[in-house]
Amino acid sequence: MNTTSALNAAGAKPLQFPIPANVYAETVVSVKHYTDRLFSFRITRPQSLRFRSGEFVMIGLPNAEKPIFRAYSVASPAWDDELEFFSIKVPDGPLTSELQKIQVGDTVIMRQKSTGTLVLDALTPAKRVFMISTGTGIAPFASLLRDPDTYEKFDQVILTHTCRDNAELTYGQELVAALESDPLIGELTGGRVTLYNSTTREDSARMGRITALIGSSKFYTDLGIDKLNPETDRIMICGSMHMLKDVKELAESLGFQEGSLSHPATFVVERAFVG
Ligand SMILES: Cc1cc2nc3c(=O)[nH]c(=O)nc-3n(C[C@H](O)[C@H](O)[C@H](O)COP(=O)(O)OP(=O)(O)OC[C@H]3O[C@@H](n4cnc5c(N)ncnc54)[C@H](O)[C@@H]3O)c2cc1C
Repeated sequence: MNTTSALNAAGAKPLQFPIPANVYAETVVSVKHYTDRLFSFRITRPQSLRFRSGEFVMIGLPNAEKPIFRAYSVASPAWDDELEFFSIKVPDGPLTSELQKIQVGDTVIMRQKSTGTLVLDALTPAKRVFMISTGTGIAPFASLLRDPDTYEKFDQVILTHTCRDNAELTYGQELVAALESDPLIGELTGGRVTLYNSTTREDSARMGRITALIGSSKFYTDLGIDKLNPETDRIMICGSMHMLKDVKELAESLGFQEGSLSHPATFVVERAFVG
């Protein structure tokens, strides 16, 4: 059985815990902190891991006999050699109170199965896809935005990201800004991706919940686009329960139908966290 070293609570003495069976042990390659609530990190990718862009995996730390695992959307695309994650820091969170301290060279453990509903195969093809996110709910879209299949299936991608503060929008802004210079998918994405940001607490150029912005039609006038229409559009939703409920109701009122792998349709939903 493999073992790995982890720091004890005081961060002093390395402790040895066995890596549970059927779990990948991967190495942290980079860590970037955005705010006191958000950070991203990349780890090595197990050679045998196969996943669809937009899916989530269960990750944990080798810091206990029975480690805690939590669901995490993979933020990198399915073709990437590494795995990227975009994470919350919950001060007393069983996982993230420790996960937020990881450094390059540390070990992150991961269950071997991926799953999730935010996958291209659960949608029928269309002209535009709207990816609606709040907070860390942007993570599965960070994966899909870098997947060539997204651009095979849709002509235009409109990503909305709403957070409390401006600084929390940085991850998504950097992601979209980097798309066009990406050597692998830059040519595909040129002029086809629109980012629409708003904040709910801090003053910014655009404030408000996405449902309010769509409901008042400000969303459409800001972007100069036609209204959501199930004939031409698909919707993918990931965020807080409150946001999911509101956007789902809005989508259904416009005639969109929830899709799945067995019955692809016109919208898909996944929560970004429980609670
Ligand atoms: C399908 C799915 C995918 C997920 N993907 C991600 C992801 O990509 N990135 C990520 O950071 N988390 C993600 N989560 C949440 C994640 O599983 C954990 O809840 C989170 O890492 C906190 O773990 P914890 O043990 O520290 O605290 P927990 O005990 O899990 O959570 C404590 C409380 O913190 C709040 N909280 C938890 N996660 C978040 C969050 N992401 N944003 C805002 N508030 C939160 C909730 O109020 C929760 O009750 C996902 C959850 C699900 C169900």
